[in-house]
Formats: sequence, structure tokens, C-alpha cells
Amino acid sequence: MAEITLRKYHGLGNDYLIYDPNRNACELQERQVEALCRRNLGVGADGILYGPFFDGDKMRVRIFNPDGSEAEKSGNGIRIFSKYLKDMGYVTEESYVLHTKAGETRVTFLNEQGDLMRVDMGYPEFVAKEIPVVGFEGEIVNEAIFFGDNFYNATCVSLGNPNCVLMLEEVSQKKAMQLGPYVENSRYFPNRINMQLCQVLDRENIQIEIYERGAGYTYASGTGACAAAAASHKMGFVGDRVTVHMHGGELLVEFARDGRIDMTGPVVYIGSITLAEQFFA
Ligand SMILES: N[C@@H](CCC[C@H](N)C(=O)O)C(=O)O
Repeated sequence: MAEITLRKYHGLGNDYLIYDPNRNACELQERQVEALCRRNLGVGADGILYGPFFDGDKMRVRIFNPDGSEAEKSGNGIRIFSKYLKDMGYVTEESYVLHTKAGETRVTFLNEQGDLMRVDMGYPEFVAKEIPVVGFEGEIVNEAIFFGDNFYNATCVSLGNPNCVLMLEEVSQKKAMQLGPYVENSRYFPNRINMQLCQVLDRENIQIEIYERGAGYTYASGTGACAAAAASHKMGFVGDRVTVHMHGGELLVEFARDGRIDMTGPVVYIGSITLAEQFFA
């Protein structure tokens, strides 16, 4: 079997492996995604970025969760993949467009090394059927919904991928890990959902804890940070510039006049990995 090499990066502790089909002959399958992402028996990661694929002049990446499911979008994933594209010489411009299952995203490098980026995350979508959420009509903003043990004030929002933001007086990792599986797998969400517990600190700062679809508890999430900021913005709790504090660090989320969202944050390169020949055997 030909040698398989991957690179590993993280965005605020949200770690991803990059599997480049242009450098590896073996096609990536669901079973291999799971095996690679396993923390103790594999390389360990919150997901895999599979690409770049080229359709004419379009550059595309596929985003996989550790359970092998495919996600439409990932905010940290987009920044991480952009840093990879720059490191490997695929992208030389200061600003370029990357395609994911959720459509196109413009990324702007803010420094020479390409480890700080601004990403145009598009418009948040609150309408139930677009997220999707079943059993509700119209927008779901601050609705009392029962999950696991209680009613929670929930706002559902798509950033290309589905998110459910629960507003709380105080958030904790323990609460996210306890409640996450109930929300992720609730009957209201036919495609499952990413959950954010959100505490408003003041008009410019929110604190969130995250439980991701297909991944579980993570240190940070780009789409999760934008979803929580969008929910807080929609309810008038914050202004147009919000710092989102997470276990792994901070992201800046900014709202344009028309509601469009920009996310700014860093990426760190961890290293490259050559798999043992028998790893997929
Ligand atoms: N970590 C991500 C989100 C990854 C995808 C998510 N688990 C999903 O299934 O939608 C981010 O930084 O946005």
C-alpha cells in the first residue's frame, strides 16, 4: 500500500486532520474517518478536512465529523483548510473563495504567515424548515423547548449547518456534556444538530460551551460561535461586534448592516503524520 500522509492543525483547540486526495492515492471512506479521528487508537481529531478537489476553477473541501458523517460547513475547518492551502502553495492571493457543501465562502488572510483569517460566514437563517427543524413554523427564536430534563430557551439557526443555541444564566462544560446528546438527537432535528450553551457577559462578550453533532464536546467551534452570536444579536443582547469566549479561546464575530457575518480567528499548525502501513488493514 502507498504511503499515506496527513497534516494536523487546530483552531482554538478544535483540531482537524487534512487528507489531501492530490497527495494520497487511497480514497477516504467513512470507516477510515472514524479510525483516524479516534483519540486513543487513531491519530485523534474533531474532524477531517478532505480536499482540495477542483471543479474547473472552483476549489472544494469536504468536511467530516469523527463519527464519519459529513457536515455542510465548519468555521474553524474553513480557517484551518485555508492555512493548509496557503502552506502548500495552492493559494497565493490575500483573499480567495472556498466551496463547501453549504456553498461558497470568501476567506481573507490578515497576515503574511496566513495564520489569522477573516471568513465571510454569510447570513444566519432562523426559519425552521431551512435549518431543518420539524414541528415548528417560521423562525425559532427564544422558544421554550423541552430537552432531556427541562425546558430551555432555544434559538435555532443555520450557518450552513444546523445549530441550537440555549440561553443560560451560567454555562459549563459539565452541563454541555450532559445535555448535548439530548439536543443533538432530539426528534425536532431530522439531521441532528450542533448545540451551544450561551451566557451573555455584556453587549460585546458572550461565553459559550459547545456540543457538536457527530463529534461531542469540543473546545471551540466557528459556526457555533457565529450561531450563538447571531442568536444573541437577534434578541438584542449584543451589538454588532461580539467576542465569543470558548474553552479553547476567542473568536471575533461582526455583523454588517444587512446582517451578514464575518468571523476572525487564528490557526495553528501541529505537524504532519505518516500512517503505519497496516493502519487501515
Ligand atoms: N467545528 C466546527 C463545526 C463542524 C461541523 C459540525 N460538527 C456539524 O456537524 O455541523 C466549526 O468550527 O464550525
